[in-house]
Amino acid sequence: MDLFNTETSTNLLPFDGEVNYYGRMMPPVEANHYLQVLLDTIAWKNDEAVIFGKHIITKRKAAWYGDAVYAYTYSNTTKQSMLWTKELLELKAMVEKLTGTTFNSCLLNLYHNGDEGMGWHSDDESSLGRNTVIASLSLGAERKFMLKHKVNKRLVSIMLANGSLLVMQGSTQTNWLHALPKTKKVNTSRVNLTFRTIVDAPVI
Ligand SMILES: O=C(O)CCC(=O)C(=O)O
Ligand SMILES: [Fe+2]
Repeated sequence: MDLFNTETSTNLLPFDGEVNYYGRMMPPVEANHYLQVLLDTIAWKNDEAVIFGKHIITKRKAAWYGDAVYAYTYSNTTKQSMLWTKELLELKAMVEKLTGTTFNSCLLNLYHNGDEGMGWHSDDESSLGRNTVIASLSLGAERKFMLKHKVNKRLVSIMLANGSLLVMQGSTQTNWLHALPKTKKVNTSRVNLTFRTIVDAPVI
């Protein structure tokens, strides 16, 4: 699966959800270009979370952009979105064309190297609604992405190539967790963009 713009992909999950890997949606030179522009232009900030009552500041950086200045709560903290940049609008248009879905916001994560990752979670905040579609575009270092069934603990993993697109939909967030494990093998940066549709976030 390494075809620019193929419209076909198969479900990676054996049951209880739908995760499609589209492979690379642009050539590596273009992905590298977007990576560099996003590193330079996005208002990256260390992410904050409250986990078991403890306030945590992540090494990973994050930023949230959208159609409006939304207030959005995840990991027990409330964040404010910024308005789309030119490049984010270009990437959103490509992702919307491939998936046939529209999105009103995007959460970006910057992992400087393999020491940074994301723990097991599901993107099941009420502001995303049920059976939401999340389109995840990867730029830069190739990293492993894992899914784990909440009940029977079945594991699924896939390497996310530079410039590739992964789409999670259906009951995936209800039944599966996902994570980006840390790794000693990677010492370069990866930016991940998760395009989402939020349904009830207040506009500030
Ligand atoms: O970096 C990734 O591929 C995963 C990001 C993710 O799960 C999230 O932003 O909710
Ligand atoms: Fe996630």
